Amino acid sequence: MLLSSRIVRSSLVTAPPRLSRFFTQAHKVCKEEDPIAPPSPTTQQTEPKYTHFGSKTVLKSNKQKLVGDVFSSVANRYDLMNDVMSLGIHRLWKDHFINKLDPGKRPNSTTPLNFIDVAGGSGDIAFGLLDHAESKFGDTESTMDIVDINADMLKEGEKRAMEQKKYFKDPRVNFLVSNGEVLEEIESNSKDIYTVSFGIRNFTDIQKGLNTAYRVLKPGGIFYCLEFSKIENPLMDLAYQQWAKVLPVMGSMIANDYDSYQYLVESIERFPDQETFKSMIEKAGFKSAGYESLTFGVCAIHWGIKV
Ligand SMILES: COc1cc(O)cc(C/C=C(\C)CC/C=C(\C)CC/C=C(\C)CC/C=C(\C)CC/C=C(\C)CCC=C(C)C)c1O
Ligand SMILES: C[S@@+](CC[C@H](N)C(=O)[O-])C[C@H]1O[C@@H](n2cnc3c(N)ncnc32)[C@H](O)[C@@H]1O
Repeated sequence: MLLSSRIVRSSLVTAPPRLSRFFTQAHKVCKEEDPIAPPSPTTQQTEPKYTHFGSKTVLKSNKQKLVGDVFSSVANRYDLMNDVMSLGIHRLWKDHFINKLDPGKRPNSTTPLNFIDVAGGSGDIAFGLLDHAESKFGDTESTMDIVDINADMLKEGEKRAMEQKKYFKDPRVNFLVSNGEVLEEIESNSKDIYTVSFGIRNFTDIQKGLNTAYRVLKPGGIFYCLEFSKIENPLMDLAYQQWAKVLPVMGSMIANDYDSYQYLVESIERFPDQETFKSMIEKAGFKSAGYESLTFGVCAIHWGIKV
């Protein structure tokens, strides 16, 4: 059983769905005006002021702006680039993520669910969750906050809602520009399901983001994350490393943007492996934490329950 009986109580999750064997493996110091410069030996001791931006060391106070520039730059070609760079596989990952969570108000429940999708700019996950809830459980009442720090990415999500004539100006759906590390507009203990997909890797302070996820969830609520991870098989890892070298070149050719995709590759390298990230989820206070590696560990789904 994937998740605890507490969760079954809140009628959110059923047994994990069937999976294709291929698809799852189930199991600088900077002067203030210079945001990207290597730290000198003397100032390295003041490390908490610094963080990573891809392979660079930057002032923590500057990372948000640098990440913001990356996503403003990629926003209008986001879907195309993802399809090309992942050979369409990101859609399978996202579908699996949603099906495995199996979200929606069950017919025997009278209480709609409150979802929050953090770093959800494109709307992929948020709309997918709501579609699933409606088509599988007839749930047309549950609500969704789509939160992103970047207004350009959120606009892409809203544009998509408008184009598909669904979830646009829908009173159930709220688009909110906010930092996932803080979520100051979101009340504590107010959400049933917290999702974050390919977003948390970009946070300046990942542990702070996890602590905030814990804060906003109700007792019994689920933290559920899709993110790049570590490939466990050395041969596959070698193949992936070759693919990763080509990504910035494709970014340059298709979107005239080498740097953003170089950042993508470097941020993937820096993100903790499956077990380390699971420990961070536990450190935030979540119980029954676990994960499932997808496509040899290229990415992984992690979860945890607030009890
Ligand atoms: C700037 O930051 C970003 C920009 C962006 O467009 C997207 C993201 C976040 C990422 C996604 C939403 C998923 C989409 C994926 C990509 C854009 C590219 C990253 C893809 C990989 C790192 C690997 C892709 C996986 C494959 C091609 C299939 C499996 C491949 C291997 C295991 C290696 C090769 C091995 C064999 C072929 C056997 C973003 O942050
Ligand atoms: C690769 S996109 C993922 C979008 C979507 N969730 C998906 O799966 O396609 C990463 C998103 O994380 C957002 N992001 C980065 N740092 C953030 C933060 N601190 N708080 C909220 N969103 C953030 C970016 O603006 C961007 O929209």
